[in-house]
Amino acid sequence: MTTLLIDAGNSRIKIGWRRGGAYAGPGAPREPVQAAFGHDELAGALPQWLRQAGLRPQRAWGTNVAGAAMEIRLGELLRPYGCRMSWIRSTPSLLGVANGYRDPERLGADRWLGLVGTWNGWLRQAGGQAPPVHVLAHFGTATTVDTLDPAGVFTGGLILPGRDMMRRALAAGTADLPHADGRAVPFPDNTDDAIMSGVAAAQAGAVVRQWLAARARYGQEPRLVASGGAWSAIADEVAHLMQAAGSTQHVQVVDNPVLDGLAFLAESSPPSS
Ligand SMILES: Nc1ncnc2c1ncn2[C@@H]1O[C@H](COP(=O)(O)OP(=O)(O)O)[C@@H](O)[C@H]1O
Ligand SMILES: CC(C)(COP(=O)(O)O)[C@@H](O)C(=O)NCCC(=O)O
Ligand SMILES: [K+]
Repeated sequence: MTTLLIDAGNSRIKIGWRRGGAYAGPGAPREPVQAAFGHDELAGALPQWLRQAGLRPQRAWGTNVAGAAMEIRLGELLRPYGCRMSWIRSTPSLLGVANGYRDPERLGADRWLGLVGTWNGWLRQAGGQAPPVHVLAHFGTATTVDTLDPAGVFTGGLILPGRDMMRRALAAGTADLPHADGRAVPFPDNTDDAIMSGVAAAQAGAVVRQWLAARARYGQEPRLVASGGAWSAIADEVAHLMQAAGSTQHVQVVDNPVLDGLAFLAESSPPSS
């Protein structure tokens, strides 16, 4: 039996899957690849991809932060397979993670399952070591930077416009700024580089701010985990700032912690549920 895992974000729908029985690979119990579809191409591209991949999903678990209509659309696209769908919302606790949000159900479900995936993925690979503090940065449509304490409690996080949204906002909100296509450099000497450097600095600065705050609060060097479609464009800037902040580690890049969280959830649920 094929179980689909769906991370419906504001730019793209990311899809992973697991097959029946135990998956013996490292980390999360899912196949280690994902597909990604833009909202506009979904209706044509998803059925085509399922056909080509030879997948006939009978079960699906998903998070959705792209509006209620997206759940209806995906439900209709998967109905021909007789696929039963569960949309996961944020809760006060799940698979060892506790939700410290004032109103736990208001936390974006993608952020929540990303924390669940990161925590359980770490436990599975840690071989009995004490858990570190995790700072989880997701670079999607929006950027989020969330902290998980050594007991698995989500203690809060940032939301800021993502890289492309920041760049678009400058073009839309001014008379003379273009939709920039420059490079992030230390001392930009032209408009396009000035914008891209400013945006990269804001993105990386948010990450390092949370990493420093978590280090001060817990007295240990947090493990920084990064994901999301816009990550590669910000990676160098984050690496530079982390080094300047005294970090001795490499950023841990994770393909999709949300799909990982959904995979752990599917694994832990009885087949009939
Ligand atoms: N092929 C692509 N299609 C769309 N966005 C892409 C692509 N490659 C990189 N990106 C970047 O990734 C961001 C979307 O990342 P993603 O993690 O899918 O976001 P979300 O979860 O919000 O849908 C876009 O804002 C863009 O900056
Ligand atoms: C912050 C988000 C917009 C991120 O979505 P994304 O950029 O991944 O599409 C999403 O998690 C969301 O709508 N959250 C609800 C509010 C909150 O988490 O507090
Ligand atoms: K997302």
